[in-house]
Amino acid sequence: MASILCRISKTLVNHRLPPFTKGLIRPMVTVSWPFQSQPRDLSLPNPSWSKEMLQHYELYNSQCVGEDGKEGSGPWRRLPSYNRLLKFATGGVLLSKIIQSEARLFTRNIKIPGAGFEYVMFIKKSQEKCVCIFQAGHLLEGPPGHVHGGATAAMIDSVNGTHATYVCGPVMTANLNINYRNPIPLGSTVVLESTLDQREGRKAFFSCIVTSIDGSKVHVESKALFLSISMSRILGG
Ligand SMILES: CCCCCCCCCCCCCCCC(=O)SCCNC(=O)CCNC(=O)[C@H](O)C(C)(C)COP(=O)(O)OP(=O)(O)OC[C@H]1O[C@@H](n2cnc3c(N)ncnc32)[C@H](O)[C@@H]1OP(=O)(O)O
Repeated sequence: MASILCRISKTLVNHRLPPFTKGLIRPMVTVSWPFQSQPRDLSLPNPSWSKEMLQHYELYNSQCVGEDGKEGSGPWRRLPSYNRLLKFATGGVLLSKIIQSEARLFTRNIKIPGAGFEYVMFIKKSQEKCVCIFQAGHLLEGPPGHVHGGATAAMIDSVNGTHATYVCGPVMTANLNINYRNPIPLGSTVVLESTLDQREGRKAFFSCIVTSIDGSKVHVESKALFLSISMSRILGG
């Protein structure tokens, strides 16, 4: 019995324990239990979020509530975000082949809170703007003490891509052109603002500006082209 408990303890030591082990095992480390029946919305505040991140989250979140006091009737809408995008975006019905795979959304696959990409997106109901509040963790280092340009590019592509998907349906990035103006310090919180500039048939042109949280410094400016494609094309490879 003791050896079985010892083996279970070793297996579970990296996870929050399930209720049935209560009182049996004392874990050395406590992090989240990996088996979840519900998808976890990773765009909600967690203890790693800085004061600035929380304040800015509250600023937009409060505008999701309308004058009638109802959630969802304000001018902005918070976009939930999961690490298994396709499963939860479709309610887990359509994409059974992909759901079985190990695939995870790139910007949501660092599990330690605060170590990688912490972000939340809000879209304006009128659809011309999408805003992302992004706190860059220590695992995103490029130049010493600053964020890797590829990590910033991934966030820009994600914000423009989410905005484009919301406006146009399924899309692929065809072109992304980035000007890096000022490095982003690791651990800082920045704001990405995506704007729909133009639509022309299957083409949608977006721009993005990345600024410090108070708007005083421009870190990055970019332009992107997205092309509408059919879902069968994405799934067919
Ligand atoms: C999916 C839903 C799930 C729901 C979930 C919701 C949440 C959503 C969160 C997403 C968050 C992550 C978002 C990441 C988004 C990526 O990172 S996507 C990955 C990176 N992109 C790729 O891998 C794309 C690879 N390229 C391709 O697959 C194909 O080249 C494309 C882009 C689909 C275009 O191919 P095509 O459809 O055959 O288009 P094509 O006929 O070649 O060209 C059409 C027109 O576009 C022009 N064009 C094509 N490419 C270019 C270019 N590079 N530059 C300029 N013009 C171009 C052509 O000249 C042509 O112009 P016209 O002659 O009509 O005037």
